[in-house]
Formats: sequence, C-alpha cells, structure tokens
Amino acid sequence: MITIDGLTRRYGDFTAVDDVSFTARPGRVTGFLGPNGAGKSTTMRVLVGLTPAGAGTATVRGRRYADLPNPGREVGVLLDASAQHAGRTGREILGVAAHTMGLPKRRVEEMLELVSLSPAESRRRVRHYSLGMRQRLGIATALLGDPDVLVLDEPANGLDPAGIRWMRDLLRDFADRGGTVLLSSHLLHEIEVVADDLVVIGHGRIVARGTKAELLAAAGTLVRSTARAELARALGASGITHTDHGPDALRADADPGLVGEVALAAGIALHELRPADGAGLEEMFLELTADTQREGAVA
Ligand SMILES: Nc1ncnc2c1ncn2[C@@H]1O[C@H](COP(=O)(O)OP(=O)(O)OP(=O)(O)O)[C@@H](O)[C@H]1O
Repeated sequence: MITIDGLTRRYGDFTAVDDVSFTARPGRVTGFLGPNGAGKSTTMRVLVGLTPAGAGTATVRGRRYADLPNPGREVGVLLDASAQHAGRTGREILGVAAHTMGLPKRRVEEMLELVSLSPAESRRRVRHYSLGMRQRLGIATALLGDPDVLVLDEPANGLDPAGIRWMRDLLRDFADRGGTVLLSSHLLHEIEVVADDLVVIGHGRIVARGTKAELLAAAGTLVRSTARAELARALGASGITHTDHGPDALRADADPGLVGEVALAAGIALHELRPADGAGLEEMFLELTADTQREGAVA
C-alpha cells in the first residue's frame, strides 16, 4: 500500500505538488495521469526519498522510503531509465544492485531473461542501449529484489508495441499476485488498458480519482447522427446536458437507453449509440485538465 497524504512540494514560489492525497492498493494497478509538468515525477521522487516533502507524507506500508532497512527488497523503482551508469554493462548494473541488496548472482540471470535482454546485449555498455533496452534494464533493476510494490515513472517510454504489451502483461501479473503498482503516464490509452484505479493530476492538484470503472461510468453516452443539431436540441429539451464530439457526434450525460428514447421521440435516426467509455479516457482526461494544460491555456 502506498499512501500519499496532504503532500506539498514547492520550488521557490512555485508549487509543483499541492496538497496531494491518494492511495495505491495491493492487487491493483494505479495509473497516475497528468499533462506535462503536472507534478507526477515530483510526487514519485518524494515517495522514494529523492526530494524532501514540504508538507504532508508519502509512505509505503506506513513507513517512509528512507526508513526502509533494505528498500530494494520492498519497493521496485524506475524513475528515469536514462539515469543508469552509461559506462557499465547492463549485467554489471544488475550485479552491483544484487550485491547491494544481498541477492544471489542467479537473480541477475533470471531478471535478464524476464526482460528479454540477450546475453550479448547484457554485455553491452548502457550508453549503447536503445531507450527501450534501458527501460527493460530499469524494469529488471526494479524487480531484482522481488519487491511487492512498484513505482514506475513513464515505463512505456521508448518501448515498441510488442514491448508495451509485454510491460502491460508484466504489471497485470504483478498486481494479480497481490503486488501494488503505481504507474505514471501521459499515454492515456496505455493507462486505460492496464490500470484498475486512476489518479488524475493537473498543475500539482488532484482533479479526479477513483476506480477506472467509476471514472468511465461518469463519461456518459456517445451518440452519432447526421442530424446532430436537432439531436442536441432534443436532448437539451429533455434536460440532458451534452458536448460535441467530432463533426457528427455528441457525448450526452445520460445512459444510452434514455438517449435512444429521446432520439426516437424526436424522430431522429441514430448511426451509433454506446457508452462513451469507448471514446476513451482521453476525453475525460482532456476535460478534467482543460484549465490546467498548456495548449490553449490563458497565461
Ligand atoms: N528541481 C526543480 N526546481 C524547480 N522546479 C521544478 C523542479 N522539479 C520540478 N519542477 C517543476 O515542477 C513541476 C512539476 O514537474 P514534474 O516533473 O513533477 O511533472 P510531471 O507531471 O512529471 O511532468 P512530465 O509528464 O512532463 O514528466 C514542473 O513545472 C517542473 O518544472
């Protein structure tokens, strides 16, 4: 269990993380979503003791990371895959980490196999690794100590589609075996597929949090019709709020059955009618962060 409670972190006058509270629970993948500069990395850095909190706390099973006797055995961390020592080979990096954690050498081989780094690749210096290979090495390092909590900042960065699928399966399996996963990303579709719980942050503040099912249920109904203007009027007359979704569709704040009935009563043909969750977390994410993202923001 990860608990972030009233966490605030300022840099001078600028508040990067502002009174943030959430939990990441065992057996669940918690997706930490937000636009660039929202405060995800800062929150994670405080959690793993790389930067101090200004106020509030960030703990793993009730203890601060700095107070864990052998943190690598309890919390696997991947924050910046490019921060690994470029002059060492992947195998050396894992070997040093295994030694520090008091783990047997065979654990290194097991991890290399798990993340599909070949023997030849593992003997290459990290400066010659692709970004995807660095991510795989970072995951191997995070899993080395067999922790039951994972803290991963944008782990899908640089992975190809097969690598993204591999990562998703690995995290799912880790959580299904009772592990806690906190995963940050701005790759919304990736998070939508893998996360059970979501925490959305914008400008350092939490703007939404809950289970994925709860947050998607709030997304309403996607309805497509060539008579969009008439449909909008009919929905409005029935007291159903709605927003435009592309040239011939609307997202209505009501369930599909009710939207269908309103359309039928108004004699409007529908070309599509379905829960808006297929329209994706993206719409929700953009709505929730509309006043906190850079594009179109008024300075
Ligand atoms: N050491 C620092 N000094 C000053 N400002 C900082 C420092 N670290 C982070 N910030 C600022 O805090 C804000 C939050 O940054 P953070 O890296 O946590 O965002 P993020 O959500 O992880 O973004 P991204 O998705 O782009 O990685 C940004 O405006 C950033 O410039």
